[in-house]
Amino acid sequence: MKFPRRGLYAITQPERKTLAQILREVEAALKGGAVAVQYRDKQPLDAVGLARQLITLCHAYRAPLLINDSVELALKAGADGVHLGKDDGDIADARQRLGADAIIGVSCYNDVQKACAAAGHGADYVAFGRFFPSGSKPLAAPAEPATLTLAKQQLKLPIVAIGGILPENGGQIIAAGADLLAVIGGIFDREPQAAAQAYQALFHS
Ligand SMILES: Cc1ncc(COP(=O)(O)OP(=O)(O)O)c(N)n1
Ligand SMILES: Cc1ncsc1CCOP(=O)(O)O
Ligand SMILES: [Mg+2]
Repeated sequence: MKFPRRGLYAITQPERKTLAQILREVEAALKGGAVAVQYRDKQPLDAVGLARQLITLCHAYRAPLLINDSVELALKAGADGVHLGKDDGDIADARQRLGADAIIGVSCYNDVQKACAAAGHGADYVAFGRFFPSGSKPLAAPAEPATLTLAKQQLKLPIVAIGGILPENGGQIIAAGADLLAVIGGIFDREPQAAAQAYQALFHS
């Protein structure tokens, strides 16, 4: 499955939730229009089991399911791809292990040069952020909207923005150059279907 060119990219918030609750919330986000999902879980109990259920669910909505941090888990679960940050291994190794069709996303923080290098090494999307203070990752370093504008001028890949993005502030991030908004709290701290619809509306206004 290909990574979408535009739209809402939902990232799971599994902390203190049952499996059924996680699946219910992710399905609500998909119903609301999320076009891609990332399974991000820093304290997994049954990561392979949950990842496999998320894949089945996402595919029913024609959305790809990516795994955060772990090529190993992406392989075991049969996910559509992986998201790699600065501590999560290199693109060439992920590509070699996951294959030509896998989606590989790369965190570039506030660094367009890093994004150009990632594109050269075969990344399928690049991600910048955080753009606003994030309750989900309070220590994430700040990034500037101007970085999105520069990246948009220099790169053909989908540009993802992350960090504290809400329906109320997402419009300015799209206007700056983001193709996709990656979101945890703005979806899962709210009613996920209505929240996802509110983000989707930003892409059509
Ligand atoms: C779409 C997207 N963008 C950025 C990140 C952050 O990745 P990373 O810097 O590796 O931080 P953790 O998510 O692993 O805490 C992401 N996960 N997804
Ligand atoms: C994983 C990550 N990387 C930078 S900010 C962030 C968390 C995004 O979550 P939220 O949408 O709740 O701010
Ligand atoms: Mg990571």
